[in-house]
Amino acid sequence: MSFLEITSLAKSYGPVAAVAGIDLTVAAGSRTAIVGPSGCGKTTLLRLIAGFETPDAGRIALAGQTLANGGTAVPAHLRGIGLVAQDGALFPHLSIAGNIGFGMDKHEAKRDERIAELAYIVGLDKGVLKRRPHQLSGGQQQRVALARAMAMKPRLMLLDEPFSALDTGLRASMRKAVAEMLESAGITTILVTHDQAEALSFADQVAVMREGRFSQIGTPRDLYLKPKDRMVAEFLGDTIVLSAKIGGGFAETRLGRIAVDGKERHDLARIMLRPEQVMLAPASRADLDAASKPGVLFGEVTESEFGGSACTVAVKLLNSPDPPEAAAIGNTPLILRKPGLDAPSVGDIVRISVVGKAHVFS
Ligand SMILES: Nc1ncnc2c1ncn2[C@@H]1O[C@H](COP(=O)(O)OP(=O)(O)OP(=O)(O)O)[C@@H](O)[C@H]1O
Repeated sequence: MSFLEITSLAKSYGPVAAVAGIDLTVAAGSRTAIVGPSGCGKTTLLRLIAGFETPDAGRIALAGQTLANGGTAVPAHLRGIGLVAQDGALFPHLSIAGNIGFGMDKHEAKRDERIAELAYIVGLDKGVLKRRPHQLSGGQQQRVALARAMAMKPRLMLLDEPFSALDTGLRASMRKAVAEMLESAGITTILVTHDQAEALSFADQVAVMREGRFSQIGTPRDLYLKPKDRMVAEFLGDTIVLSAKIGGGFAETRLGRIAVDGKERHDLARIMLRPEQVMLAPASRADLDAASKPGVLFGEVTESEFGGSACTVAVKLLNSPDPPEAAAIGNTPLILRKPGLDAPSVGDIVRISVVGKAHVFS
């Protein structure tokens, strides 16, 4: 039996089906990330699990206890579930210490010490404990909300974009610290995020949501390398999608012959590569003119946009792959993201090669 079991869950607001039939199982102590475009129903799903909304249909069970079944539901405060909302939702009239300690027993020994410890874990300076929420930045308020939820020692922690107001460096370190803290406390967690890198690095299980339903659920690696369709693929990172003729474990494409992950297929299909699978090596026009070996592919850089750690590079193919008829399958430039320091410049000639296998969309 899974720790959290959600079956056929549905919730509409008038004509809007915010959650339109969700099935989800979550193992005890694990971390699940839910990603999807704005308005696809992520927050509504968390609010249904937390008990702030009642489902129209479906069932939610936690550790064997039914929390909601159709219209009947256990009240939110009896569920033992922590929800950190997008805006933090702090109590404005309480100090920061009062907010963090809100759910703690007033007479608990070492209460102040515990509040200070939680503040430290989420990276808040002791000096802010006496302040009121409006005297803190958005990012600091999110951290207070996180500490407050941790203080209640929930059975299940629901995090709705808890790092969104933090800047990049702090965001990564907070994510790591929170993941460690939740893991050492053995708290099962569901994180909602817009950030695909955050989802892939934080979670054991990732669910991609679209229009109230899950398009695909799986391990971060499986979803990244074997997405079910183009939408899932593009949501989880940059993609290169190519038309291909599949047969015998290979795809004939305009980048030449590439090994694929579905051996048994023999048809026309679309395949996907991640940009890091396409390697560019410096070359010259002389190399291109001298190239007689089949399968050696050259390109010219037509755009190179500097973006700090990663640059976006557009490459136009200069010669035909092997077999040459595959060249007819599309001629738009390849768009790749390359490390900033050694990204090629406009006009550079490059030799193109593909590493690893391509994924064939089903
Ligand atoms: N209380 C409500 N009343 C009416 N419609 C609502 C309500 N809450 C959500 N919705 C609608 O339900 C849909 C799903 O909203 P939800 O907030 O769950 O999406 P989301 O994926 O969390 O979006 P975002 O990433 O922008 O926060 C949206 O169309 C939204 O407008």
